[in-house]
Amino acid sequence: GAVLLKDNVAGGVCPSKATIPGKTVIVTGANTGIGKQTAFELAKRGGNIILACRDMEKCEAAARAIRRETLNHHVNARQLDLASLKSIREFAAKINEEEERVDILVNNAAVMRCPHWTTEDGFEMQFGVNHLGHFLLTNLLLDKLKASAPSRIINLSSLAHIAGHIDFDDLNWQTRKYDPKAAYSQSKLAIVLFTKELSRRLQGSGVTVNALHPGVARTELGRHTGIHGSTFSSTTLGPIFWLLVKSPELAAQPSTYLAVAEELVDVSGKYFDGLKQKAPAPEAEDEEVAQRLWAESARLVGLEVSHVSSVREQPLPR
Ligand SMILES: NC(=O)c1ccc[n+]([C@@H]2O[C@H](COP(=O)([O-])OP(=O)(O)OC[C@H]3O[C@@H](n4cnc5c(N)ncnc54)[C@H](O)[C@@H]3O)[C@@H](O)[C@H]2O)c1
Repeated sequence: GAVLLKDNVAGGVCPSKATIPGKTVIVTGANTGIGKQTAFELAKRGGNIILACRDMEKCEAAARAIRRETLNHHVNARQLDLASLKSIREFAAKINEEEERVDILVNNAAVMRCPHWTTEDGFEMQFGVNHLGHFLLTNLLLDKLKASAPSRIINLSSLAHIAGHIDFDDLNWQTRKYDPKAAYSQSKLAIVLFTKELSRRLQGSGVTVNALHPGVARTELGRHTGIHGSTFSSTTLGPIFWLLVKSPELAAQPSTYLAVAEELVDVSGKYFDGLKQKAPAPEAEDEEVAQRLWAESARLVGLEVSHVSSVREQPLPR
């Protein structure tokens, strides 16, 4: 464990100095943690940044802080609750109407190991927010991303995906005994599979999509677990834990790298561990699982996606 964690902080700083003037960036869950730091890094590089968050007060406060520190005034807050298909549709409709372009979409928001909660539409919370929410959001913004090509999508997964399994019989934990840890892993595995399948569908479009484990970082992600909070860190690993986990600043470097690096312009469908490309877990490479998950996800969020360039909306399944 300690060896893994030591490797974790050795991750390093984004090696690319590329700037992104005039490019429009959306970062979900950008009011705290890695998302906020990613928005900050991309604002420093001259982007037009949209912070997409659930809580508008926190979102506005983060946008103000980033504007003040970077002197980039093109940093704005917008409402997006990924636990609501309605909110996702409203957010995407506004972006499609009001923004000329979307060059970089960072699907960063997540909830980890929460109690057995469900989203507004009845999906298990972690699968619903982490995977299905971003699945729908991305699909609704695809035409804009394509029109802005070359453009990029960055999906925040996690090393935890290796413990995941896609249970097609019970994606939403309706019959199994709820296991918050396994549900998080399933959602993070789903994100890698989504990345692979989307990349396949986007071939030749100039839009790339990659998945990423940012490293283990000191953020609010462990709010439901006690891992990053007092219980675990003070009793089990104590100060060592805090030395070996990344600061949010360091953990935002891989997202920044995937968003801006010129050498990655044609790299798509890959899994990164920090700044390095790695092989994900075997189940994440299974094309049949990826295609089946795509079809199931599309059905659950009410999208019929027969072909990448024709996204039709359908009434929600019962
Ligand atoms: N921190 C780590 O050690 C670690 C490790 C591996 C992967 N990750 C991934 O990195 C990403 C960022 O996590 P973080 O560590 O900064 O955690 P964080 O909890 O600080 O940030 C997550 C953000 O997502 C937002 N969010 C949650 N539910 C939402 C919803 N329904 N609608 C909109 N936004 C919502 C939260 O409000 C928060 O701003 C996540 O995808 C996480 O899974 C983090």
